Amino acid sequence: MASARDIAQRPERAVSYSLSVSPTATMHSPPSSQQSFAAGGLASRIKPKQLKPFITTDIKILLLENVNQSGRDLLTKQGYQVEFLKSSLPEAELIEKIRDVHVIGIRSKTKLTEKVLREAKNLLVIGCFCIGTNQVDLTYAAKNGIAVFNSPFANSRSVAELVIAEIITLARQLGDRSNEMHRGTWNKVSAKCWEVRGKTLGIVGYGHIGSQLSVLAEAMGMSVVYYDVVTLMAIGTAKQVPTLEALLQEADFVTLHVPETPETKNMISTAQFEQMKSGSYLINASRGTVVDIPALINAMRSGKVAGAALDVYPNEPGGNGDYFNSSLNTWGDDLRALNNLILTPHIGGSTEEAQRAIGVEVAEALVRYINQGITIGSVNLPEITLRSLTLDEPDHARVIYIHRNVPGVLRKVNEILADHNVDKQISDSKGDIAYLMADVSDVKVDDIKEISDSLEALSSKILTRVLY
Ligand SMILES: NC(=O)C1=CN([C@@H]2O[C@H](COP(=O)(O)OP(=O)(O)OC[C@H]3O[C@@H](n4cnc5c(N)ncnc54)[C@H](O)[C@@H]3O)[C@@H](O)[C@H]2O)C=CC1
Ligand SMILES: O=C(O)C(=O)COP(=O)(O)O
Repeated sequence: MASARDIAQRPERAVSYSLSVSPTATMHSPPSSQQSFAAGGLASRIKPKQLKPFITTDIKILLLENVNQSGRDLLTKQGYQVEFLKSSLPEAELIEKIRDVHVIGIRSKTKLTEKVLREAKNLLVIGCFCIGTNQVDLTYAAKNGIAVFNSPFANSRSVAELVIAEIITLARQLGDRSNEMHRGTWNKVSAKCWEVRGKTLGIVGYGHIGSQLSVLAEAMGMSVVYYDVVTLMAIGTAKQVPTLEALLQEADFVTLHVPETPETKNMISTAQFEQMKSGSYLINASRGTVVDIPALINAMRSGKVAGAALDVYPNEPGGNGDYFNSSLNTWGDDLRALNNLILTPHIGGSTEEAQRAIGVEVAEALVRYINQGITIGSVNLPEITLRSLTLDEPDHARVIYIHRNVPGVLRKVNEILADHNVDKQISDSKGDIAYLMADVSDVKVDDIKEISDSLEALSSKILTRVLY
């Protein structure tokens, strides 16, 4: 069976395949979520047409890492073939599986490197059912016309709440007391146990999670300082400080909410622990690479750091089981031996609310992209939308042309479209990649084939799709 990307790249197959169905035969009303993308008030009166360059049952989707049922249901309802796995896959198995699919849905564990993506010959789009997209080679994906979507803030609140819980848990040594009681030991102590009221929380990275946390921390009577590479509006009475060092010197609790980038790798290491207040606490629910763990172990052994909570690690297992051992991370035993250290298995965003919302948000973005070519919310392609074609427009086609951002392309594309009536057209670029969408009317199947062939022949081409 021809894949969508095959179809897109080899128009002769696309069109002969499309001939087996009438372009209008596949029309039906899309889910209500898509209607909001139709122009304003028109949406309520005019039924948008669902565009499909293929029979939806040909679309193959692989969902890894236990993507929420809400997302699975939405994709299945579209008629796509959805394969679901609870865990991530080792690289070799991933490569085997990814060859065959048009869409892959992942969370934070699946590494979609250039090596893996090179094998993904049919892949149109990647859905990251999480916030972070550091696990995907976004540049390689864009250069090959593969869109990437994520859910930028649906689990932010869950992370912020977890951090609040950890601040109090560390201040009161609750983890240790609970562990002792589980072992039958009654150890009633108040030494070095504190209220959080009046203490200073230092937030590194004042984005969605950091700023949400700021509000919650102030409600508990904490003072908030934050450090960010961008100058950002302070919420409440929080105060931005100019350097990481200034934050580390002032904060009783330091919490990290930066993305994984080359700049944030080992952002907290020996020098930073030295700058922290004696007896302060560290929380990391961002990415495992942000903290130099052997340096943390030393800082905790010396008493400089009185407690820490880690939700993320440089190496994390692909699924649940007895995998958090020293063969995964060499310092594992040293870490586990420390007191007042909370270790959680990357559960910051793992709540029913967050996962349900992420499932819907990312699945809807995938459906919009597959069926209509809309890239709103994409993290690696220009964000493009056009008001939907409607059921009143039988001989319309939507042309999508992803191309290298070089001079002269628009002139050539418009020459190709010149013999047809272009109802509306939009184009935008992001770095080296540009995305063009045009709705053309009065086109028959032969016209569509001709347009598609001509676009395919342009040297700037990355990917052509024609939806109708
Ligand atoms: N533990 C978990 O389950 C979860 C972890 N995360 C992690 O948390 C990270 C942050 O999430 P959001 O707040 O949604 O991201 P965001 O993008 O809204 O905020 C990140 C902030 O960090 C700042 N920043 C970037 N580089 C910096 C640097 N070198 N120094 C100082 N500030 C810097 C940015 O300017 C931005 O304000 C995500 O990238 C993800 O890796 C996100 C969700 C769940
Ligand atoms: O949203 C994120 O970036 C997270 O770190 C959460 O990842 P997860 O969906 O739990 O694999």
